[in-house]
Amino acid sequence: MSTTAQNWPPVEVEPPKPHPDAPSPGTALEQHFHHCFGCGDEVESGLRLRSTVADDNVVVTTFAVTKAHQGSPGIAHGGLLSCALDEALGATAGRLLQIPVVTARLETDFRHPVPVDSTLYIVSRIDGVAGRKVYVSGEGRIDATDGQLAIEGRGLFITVGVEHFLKHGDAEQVQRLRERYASWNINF
Ligand SMILES: CCCCCCCC/C=C\CCCCCCCC(=O)SCCNC(=O)CCNC(=O)[C@H](O)C(C)(C)COP(=O)(O)OP(=O)(O)OC[C@H]1O[C@@H](n2cnc3c(N)ncnc32)[C@H](O)[C@@H]1OP(=O)(O)O
Repeated sequence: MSTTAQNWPPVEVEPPKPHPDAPSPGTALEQHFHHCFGCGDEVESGLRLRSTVADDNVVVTTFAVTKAHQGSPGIAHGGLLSCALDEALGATAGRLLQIPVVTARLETDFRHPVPVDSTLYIVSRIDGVAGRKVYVSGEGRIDATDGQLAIEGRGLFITVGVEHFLKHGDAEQVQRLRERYASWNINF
């Protein structure tokens, strides 16, 4: 079957330059926001994804799939798998480059069902950068990073400044959060 990834990245890109202070291999990434549906521990029904930096500027994100995530009996819902991919790819871009990013485009190929009680391992990498555009891809495998391939995806993430979150989000929460990212020295 032909894949949709033939023209990826779709524009000329430069290789990513991970930030000198980016977390080193072996580092477990903190939740980027405690109320995030993807990674936050304050969200009762959240996915509670966990990400760790691996060698070669790769990030491994795990999603423990439970009955709460079913779309059909015993099988994970595709939308939630895409959500996990969104978080995994976004975390890879944001944390390795140390820039705030938002998803502009996300594409998922579902290759194999993901059963309840399995853990999806999403391995993500930055494929290139073109100005504010960061192209990231990843693949999700069942129960191990070399397990059965279940999903593949690609995302376009756009670098934004704090004004994006202030304009569109909850300014009070943003002000609290920006203190945590003050060392990123973007335009905070
Ligand atoms: C104080 C707070 C700090 C927080 C820091 C946290 C750091 C933690 C680090 C990391 C963890 C991250 C984990 C996140 C995981 C979850 C991520 C999500 O789910 S994000 C929510 C969903 N996404 C949105 O809500 C975006 C909605 N869209 C927008 O707001 C705008 O459309 C935006 C910002 C994406 C672009 O708008 P424009 O006005 O700024 O820029 P324009 O010119 O339109 O686009 C820029 C370039 O991108 C292309 N572009 C934009 N959208 C595109 C698309 N859909 N397809 C293809 N190209 C697109 C355009 O053609 C343009 O390209 P050309 O520069 O001209 O070459």
